[in-house]
Amino acid sequence: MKVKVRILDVYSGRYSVFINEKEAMKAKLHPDDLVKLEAGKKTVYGSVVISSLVKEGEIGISRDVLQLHSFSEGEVVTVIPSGTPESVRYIKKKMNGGKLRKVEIETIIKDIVDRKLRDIEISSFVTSLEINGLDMDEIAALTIAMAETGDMLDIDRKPIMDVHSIGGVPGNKTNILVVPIVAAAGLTIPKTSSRAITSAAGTADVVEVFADVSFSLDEIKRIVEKIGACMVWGGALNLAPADDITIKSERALSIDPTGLMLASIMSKKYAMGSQYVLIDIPTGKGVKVESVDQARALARDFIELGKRLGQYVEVAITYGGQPIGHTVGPALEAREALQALMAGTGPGSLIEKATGLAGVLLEMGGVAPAGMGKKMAREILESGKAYQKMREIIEEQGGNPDIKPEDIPVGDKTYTFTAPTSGYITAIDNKAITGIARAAGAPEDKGAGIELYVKVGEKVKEGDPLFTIHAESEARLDQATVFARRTEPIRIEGMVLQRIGNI
Ligand SMILES: O=P(O)(O)OC[C@H]1O[C@H](OP(=O)(O)O)[C@H](O)[C@@H]1O
Ligand SMILES: Nc1ncnc2[nH]cnc12
Repeated sequence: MKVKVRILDVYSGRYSVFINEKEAMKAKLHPDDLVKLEAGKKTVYGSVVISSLVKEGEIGISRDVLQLHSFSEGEVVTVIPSGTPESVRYIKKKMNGGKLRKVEIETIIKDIVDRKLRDIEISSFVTSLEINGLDMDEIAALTIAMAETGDMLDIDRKPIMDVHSIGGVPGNKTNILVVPIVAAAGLTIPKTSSRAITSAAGTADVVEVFADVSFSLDEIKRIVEKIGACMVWGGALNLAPADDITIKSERALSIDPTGLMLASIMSKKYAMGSQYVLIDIPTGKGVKVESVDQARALARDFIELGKRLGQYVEVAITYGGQPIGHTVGPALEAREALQALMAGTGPGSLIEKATGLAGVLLEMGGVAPAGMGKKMAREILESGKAYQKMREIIEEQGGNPDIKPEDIPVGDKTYTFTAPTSGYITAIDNKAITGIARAAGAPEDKGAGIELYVKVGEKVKEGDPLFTIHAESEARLDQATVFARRTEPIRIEGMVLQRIGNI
């Protein structure tokens, strides 16, 4: 059928096209059917929404579609019902535990990028990877397919360094210190981050508190060629675009299947032209990798994948047994990171990890002698040079370089939990801390999160404050408080863990 385009001010987070009920009945189209729109050389896929927002003879195009394709009001398009894409068969093959061939992986990724696969099928693909995994041939094919379906960045500087955490540990604002330290030493580090996947704040969510994180490739090239660094959201770019589409399903399910994580991280690094990549694998209870043996196996996979892509990869296995620093949630973490950069010091868990990772990069990039990287990183941090570089990054990314930690607003609805008994802190439950911060509204509500007053091993007296929940609304605060009561995120020796009666 031929219809006229009507641009709709609708943003649904999906690739939707709106069709009037009568028109849909005539064309035998049903809600969520996949259709192909053809106009000249343009071919776009979308899922049907039946709506009275459009009249017969019209098709409504949402803002989601307009972000990637241009349509003008009144333009005539042909709407063709589209059958089940071939790639669905390959997804089922993976569901049944089969090994995917390179061409099958390429078809799945192309269909994801072309929006031929809808959220429901993409979630099934992600779930099948969580359950059945991928071997190294499949991971390499997935990585290259993800990179080659998008743009590539070509920065006129060498060497290009990069750092990426597999995430999972609450409060991981570490790379916000690592990037300016490394750039202050004269190395080039165009850092892309994802938003939160399983945590309450991804690095992109935190940086966005004091600067823009969405830029075009040309803008990134200009920023990086000028100051040697950036800290941007990978999803705003057309770099490995399938990545950010699959991340949506991962976030909804709070899972990060290992093979997809490897491909997702490394496809972005490949597309950014990074030559020396440091991967941080936080390891400990309640994070993505719980044991050092598992971390070593994952490290070998990252290194092998790097070799296949022509990149030199090193891996740092880091302590992830409890939150990093004292804050969790975008605005609270932004405050803590900025404070540490300004003061050149801060919580041990943050400073040790940041200078340790930066030190490895300084050695990999050849600006620090072997074994001296961490010392050099600490000197750069303490001298204020990292803070100066951070100011440049904030300014180039459209933020206020003079911003102070106390200028950053945090959620003003608060509730503080106190120690029910005296004793030593024996454990802090990462998953519970993340769950509370997410229940409080993080990462979408920037001011939501947790301020932690204690770390494992510290001694508390009955009634001492343990942590404060921050939220931007009373409803969210209540949700988070209920969640915190149920999960008891902080354990103190001698504490009664559960009381069970009347069984
Ligand atoms: O912790 P979760 O949300 O699972 O993983 C996502 C986080 O991990 C990575 O960290 P970085 O950008 O290397 O600092 C991602 O980019 C993102 O910030
Ligand atoms: N970009 C990314 N994609 C998938 N998993 C990740 N874990 C950390 N960063 C990630």
